[in-house]
Amino acid sequence: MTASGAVSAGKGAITRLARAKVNLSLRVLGRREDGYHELDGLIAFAGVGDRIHVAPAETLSLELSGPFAEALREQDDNLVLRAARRLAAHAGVDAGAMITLDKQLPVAAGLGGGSADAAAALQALSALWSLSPAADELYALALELGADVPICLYGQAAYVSGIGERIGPAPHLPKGWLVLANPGVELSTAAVFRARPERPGHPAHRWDRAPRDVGDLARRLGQDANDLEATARDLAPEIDAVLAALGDTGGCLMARMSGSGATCFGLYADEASADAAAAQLAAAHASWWLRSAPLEG
Ligand SMILES: C[C@](O)(CO)[C@H](O)COP(=O)(O)OP(=O)(O)OC[C@H]1O[C@@H](n2ccc(N)nc2=O)[C@H](O)[C@@H]1O
Ligand SMILES: Nc1ncnc2c1ncn2[C@@H]1O[C@H](COP(=O)(O)OP(=O)(O)OP(=O)(O)O)[C@@H](O)[C@H]1O
Repeated sequence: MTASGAVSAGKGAITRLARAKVNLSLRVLGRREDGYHELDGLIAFAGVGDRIHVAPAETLSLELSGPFAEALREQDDNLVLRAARRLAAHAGVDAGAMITLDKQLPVAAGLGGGSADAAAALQALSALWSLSPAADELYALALELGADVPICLYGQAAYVSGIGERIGPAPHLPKGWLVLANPGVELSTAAVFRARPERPGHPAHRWDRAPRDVGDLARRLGQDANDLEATARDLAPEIDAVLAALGDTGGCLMARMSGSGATCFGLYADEASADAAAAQLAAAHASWWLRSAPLEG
């Protein structure tokens, strides 16, 4: 598997892993005239995600499977189909594809699942249809589909600014493990931004040297925050319990909400601590979605 999540290709079919993005920090600097917000922060990925499979076909179709397929009611609106149609129109091709989406990530959860799916679909279909869009063309298509789609296309840890479209290199991240925890509450990104009192914020810290280990990473992330967390906690008080429970697990170096929530992450030094934490949380909170996964740059 490559860093950006390509898994396999065989007989013309392609499968890609659409990994969860994790906002290690997220600052909101202000609101633009068009209603979008200027953001700044560090994004990384977790080694867990949805799976997109594309195979040759006469027409375009999408089949959903997996634990969160039911949460995606409006099939025609699915970001995967929107990405496919947009790419075909841009390239001027009338090609079809049988797409299957194994929806493993919770929906409207702050993990950018839809954005990751859209980015993976752009990449997989470009290969299936033998298109070679220039990087800047693919980036522009991605941005039309959502503010987080370009970073999912990039697929590596990065500082992200603007409305999410400006991607800058991040220092090398140390090895570490995440526990992702979602209390089963969908939170609309637009609703969180709407409810947040407007106040000017300041950018995330930039580091001149890479963190020397995951403990150092956690300490440095402690200088920043997720500026959407307080509002999301007001809208979904379950987030308080998730953050408290993560913080109480053995070996948790820090706990924070990702994106507009409600998923939170705990950071751990090794796989054994993260697995033990996820098991402890699962025993106490049967209804939560929980995953232990490597932190990936
Ligand atoms: C907040 C983040 O999760 C941080 O990674 C993302 O920027 C959200 O990215 P996304 O889900 O791809 O966002 P979009 O689908 O483009 O926008 C959903 C809604 O969120 C709000 N939105 C989104 C991004 C942004 N920079 N400012 C905003 O105000 C807007 O109301 C927009 O209508
Ligand atoms: N393939 C898809 N996967 C998830 N959501 C999708 C998809 N296609 C369309 N959507 C719609 O997009 C909305 C946002 O879903 P998503 O799971 O990407 O949110 P999120 O994890 O909060 O993302 P972000 O962190 O970027 O705000 C949902 O309301 C959902 O109905």
